[in-house]
Amino acid sequence: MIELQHLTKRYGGTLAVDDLSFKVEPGHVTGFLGPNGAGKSTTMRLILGLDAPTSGQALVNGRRYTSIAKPMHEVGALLDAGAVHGGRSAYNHLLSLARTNDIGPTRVAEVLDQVGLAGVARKRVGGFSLGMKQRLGIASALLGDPAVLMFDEPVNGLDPDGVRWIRDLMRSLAAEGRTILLSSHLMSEMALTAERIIIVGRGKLIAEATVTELTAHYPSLEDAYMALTAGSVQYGASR
Ligand SMILES: Nc1ncnc2c1ncn2[C@@H]1O[C@H](COP(=O)(O)OP(=O)(O)OP(=O)(O)O)[C@@H](O)[C@H]1O
Repeated sequence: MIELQHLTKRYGGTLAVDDLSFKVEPGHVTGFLGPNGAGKSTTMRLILGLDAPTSGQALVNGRRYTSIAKPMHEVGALLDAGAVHGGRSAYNHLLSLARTNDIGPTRVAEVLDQVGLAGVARKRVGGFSLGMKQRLGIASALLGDPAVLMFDEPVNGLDPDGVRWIRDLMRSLAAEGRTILLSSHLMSEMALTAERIIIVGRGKLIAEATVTELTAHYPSLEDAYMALTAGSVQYGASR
């Protein structure tokens, strides 16, 4: 489970995350939606301890990320698929991550197989397409077999086959009882993948509801999103 308690992050004059409180429960996919600059990536970075909150806190299974002894075994994340060393093979990239987390090479082979990269495991990551890098990022997130997983726009760059694969993977990981927080701008895809939705705008919580609840009041998830975020779309403005 992920729990945010009055989480706030200010960068100079920009309030990227503004007093955000919500829980992400296990057992279903929770979609994390919001216009560009709404604070989704910053929230995920704060949950992962990659940045420190200005105030409030983010807890993973009741603890701050920085106090978890073996973080890869509790929470996995794909934030930026491009953030890999291009000169390494997919296998070596994962193996080096595994070694620093007491994970054996058998698990590396398993996750490569799970994400469909077993056939290119020895190829340099620098030659990978964006979709292949997304798959590698997902493999990294899965490496420690964590109960909590976060994915920031994992569908980016994937072909239709890959999009469906992500949908099935997210749903099966949730069905195993894991906590899944998934951000995406593709509303039709989100409607097929997620059961619960959290919408943020300008760093604040706008809505927290099930897809069923949202689509009972609006013709589609996209319509619900458009109506709820009208007024929250802004590009680079200080606030
Ligand atoms: N390191 C940083 N320094 C300064 N400002 C930042 C930093 N990181 C994020 N911001 C600002 O915080 C706000 C929230 O950005 P964030 O990337 O979290 O939004 P997002 O919802 O993930 O957007 P997108 O959908 O475009 O990925 C933006 O105004 C952004 O410019």
